Amino acid sequence: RKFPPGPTSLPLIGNIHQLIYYCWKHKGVVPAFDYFRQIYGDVFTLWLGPIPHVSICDYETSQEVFVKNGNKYKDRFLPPIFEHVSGNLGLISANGESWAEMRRFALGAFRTMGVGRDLMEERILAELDARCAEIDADAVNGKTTVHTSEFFDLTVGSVINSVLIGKRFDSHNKDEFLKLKGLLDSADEMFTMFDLTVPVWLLKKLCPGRYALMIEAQEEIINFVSREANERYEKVKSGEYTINSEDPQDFVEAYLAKMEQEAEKGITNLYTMECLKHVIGDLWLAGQGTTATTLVSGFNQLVNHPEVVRRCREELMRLTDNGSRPLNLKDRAESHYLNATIAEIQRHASILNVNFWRYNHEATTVKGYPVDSGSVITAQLGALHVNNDIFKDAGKFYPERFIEDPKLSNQVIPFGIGKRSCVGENIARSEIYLMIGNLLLRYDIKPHGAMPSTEDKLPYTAGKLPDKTVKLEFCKL
Ligand code: HEM
Repeated sequence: RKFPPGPTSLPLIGNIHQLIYYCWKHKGVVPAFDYFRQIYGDVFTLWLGPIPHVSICDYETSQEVFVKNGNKYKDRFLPPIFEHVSGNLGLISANGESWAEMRRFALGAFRTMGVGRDLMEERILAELDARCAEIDADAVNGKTTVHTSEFFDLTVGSVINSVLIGKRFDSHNKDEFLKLKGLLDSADEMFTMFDLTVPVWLLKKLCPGRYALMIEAQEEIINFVSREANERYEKVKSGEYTINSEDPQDFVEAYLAKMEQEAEKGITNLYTMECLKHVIGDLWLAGQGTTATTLVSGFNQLVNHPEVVRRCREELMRLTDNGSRPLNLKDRAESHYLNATIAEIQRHASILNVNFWRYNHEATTVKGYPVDSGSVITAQLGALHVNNDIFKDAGKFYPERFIEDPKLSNQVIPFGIGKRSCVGENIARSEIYLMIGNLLLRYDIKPHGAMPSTEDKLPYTAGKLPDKTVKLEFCKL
């Protein structure tokens, strides 16, 4: 009676058995959540063991809870396996003063570095030019077969790596990147809803192999990005490198400048090298796979819908004077059909099957239902994006829905909502817009072999995975 409705729970296990059953019956976590929504309404409760989990599956209620009352929901329920590695430092798996300060700093540093403006656009377009030059060099009769997942992993990985530590991936360091990426993908593929909650000691005891892989993947990435940061720090100390605090070249430089300023004021507890290691590790982890997955999923959709590509290209040609210049961020105001297509791509790609949970510290009311303290709550983005009451015929890939109702795109919230929403939203939006738009302007893109599937390959895990085996043929226009 102290929570929104949900299936009747059993002592100790709560609703775990029903969750497993409905995931199996409806073939995935998101369809199971959607089933519970249809039975119990847009806000429902599932008990996972002793903890009540409240899911919100509509935009208005998510806005009311996480934006209007945002300050109450700043604390993330930290998945034990992540907290074990982070030690409450960084951005994803941290709460409290250090998290708040690092979030403020990261958003400020991105602004200084030109995110959402020309400077970021230049970085992305330069990276895309370099990758397209490789495609063109490999062309036979104007056609190149591209493994899209590898292409977007590298392109997006290079952008984020250059924003963070000033280096892109080229033929010299590409193999190291692909090895790390392979490790991460294996960890992601096994990560389920239960790994988000199970205590580390239990995981270690019951599944030592699983535990080792998850830890190893996180640590390898953190060590990889922090190696460069440490080298820079040593150079600054020895006078070999001078920090430019007015115009930092990358995130590490901005951080080291701030660390110096704080130290001058005698404050040394927040900006430390240990903290930097976790902040850039999190930005890398959160920024690479998410954006690349969205792009892979997007191109799988586009080749399945040539009519959408035709309409996008018509618009792009008109805006860029028949492709005589690249598409840039200023064009967003006029590219209505491309914007609608990207909203539809992100709604379908909606990368998290299960969103991160936030603590509900005090008793409150959500959509008229009481929600007691001690529970966890989230905007269940995956389920929200397949809500047929909001998106008619939600399973269909239909960008026109956003042209017919321009306000509908506000209800697509792949980056989350409120105080813990995505820090990299502006970077990701710029990447997705510039990469999809400019690739469609440059190439006619067709499947190499069978038409790619647009189904989620891992519907029972915490994150989505599009078909990453796909190869596409890029023919220069
Ligand atoms: C299409 C690409 C992306 C999608 C769909 C995405 C989505 C998300 C979502 C759903 C969350 C969690 C929100 C919540 O807890 O309610 C999140 C958090 C986060 N994202 Fe992203 N993201 C993307 C790209 C990026 C990029 C490019 C970066 C970094 C440059 C980034 C950095 C982060 C960080 C650091 C957090 C944790 C924020 C915090 O807890 O304060 N993301 N993202």
